[in-house]
Amino acid sequence: MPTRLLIHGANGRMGRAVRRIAVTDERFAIAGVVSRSTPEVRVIDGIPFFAANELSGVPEFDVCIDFSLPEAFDGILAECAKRGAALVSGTTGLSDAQRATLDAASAKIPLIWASNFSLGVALLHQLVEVAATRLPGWDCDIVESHHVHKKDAPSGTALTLGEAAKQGGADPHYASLRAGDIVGEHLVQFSGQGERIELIHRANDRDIFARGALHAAAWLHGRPPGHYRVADTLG
Ligand SMILES: NC(=O)C1=CN([C@@H]2O[C@H](COP(=O)(O)OP(=O)(O)OC[C@H]3O[C@@H](n4cnc5c(N)ncnc54)[C@H](OP(=O)(O)O)[C@@H]3O)[C@@H](O)[C@H]2O)C=CC1
Ligand SMILES: O=C(O)C1=N[C@H](C(=O)O)C[C@H](O)C1
Repeated sequence: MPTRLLIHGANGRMGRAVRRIAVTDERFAIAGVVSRSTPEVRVIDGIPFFAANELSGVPEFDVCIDFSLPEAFDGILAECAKRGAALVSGTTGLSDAQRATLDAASAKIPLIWASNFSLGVALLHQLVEVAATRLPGWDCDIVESHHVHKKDAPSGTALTLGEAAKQGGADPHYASLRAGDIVGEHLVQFSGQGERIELIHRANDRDIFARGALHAAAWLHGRPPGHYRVADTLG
């Protein structure tokens, strides 16, 4: 049986990418999609559309993929917890209180929250921690560049890379650029006396995040409650 999927934030840049890929992926059947606003036609290509205030009317689903905004996050987390459905969320800019609620929900449902679902950034975390560990006393700066529509800064990925740097003993500083249609770039720079290391990831296409989230959703379906990480899904 395919995994019944709910897509939350479905009309956004990421939501549209997830929808486009999921409709041709045999692992999934799209149970419905949710956005802040809905189109006049409520069923498109057999997929029912719901507004954010209609969550209780959404059909049964196994896993929700959420790429929305912090103000939409509490509602979808509560709905998943109420129904015992799994949650894959890539929404960034969450508050500490929201992160704590997410942790608490993992006692009831399986969930994965990640600031970045790309394979390359999963590896970059490890490289950053190694560099920070091996380069004590070097300056660590994280520069992130994104499209002009991005609301949160520093990006979720920059903050997560910063956590990896802190694990290695560095004290990272952050800078953010918002320009044009940049999908997402993260530079982690270690500067010593007379030398510098630059670790950089460039996302050219949002599909890398969408595919990563769909992989996480397929992996998460049927797991016991818990707060899993992207690394767990990679074997
Ligand atoms: N973890 C990862 O790998 C990645 C994470 N992201 C993150 O994903 C999030 C979404 O990014 P992006 O798609 O570019 O953003 P968009 O602004 O394009 O999309 C946001 C979506 O959220 C919906 N939304 C807004 N408010 C509500 C609400 N109150 N209830 C329900 N839905 C709501 C919007 O609906 P409507 O269209 O009706 O306004 C829209 O569909 C951001 O936090 C971004 O940082 C982005 C890329 C990769
Ligand atoms: O908003 C975006 O676009 C992105 N957001 C994520 C973040 O905040 O790190 C991931 C990616 O860089 C794209």
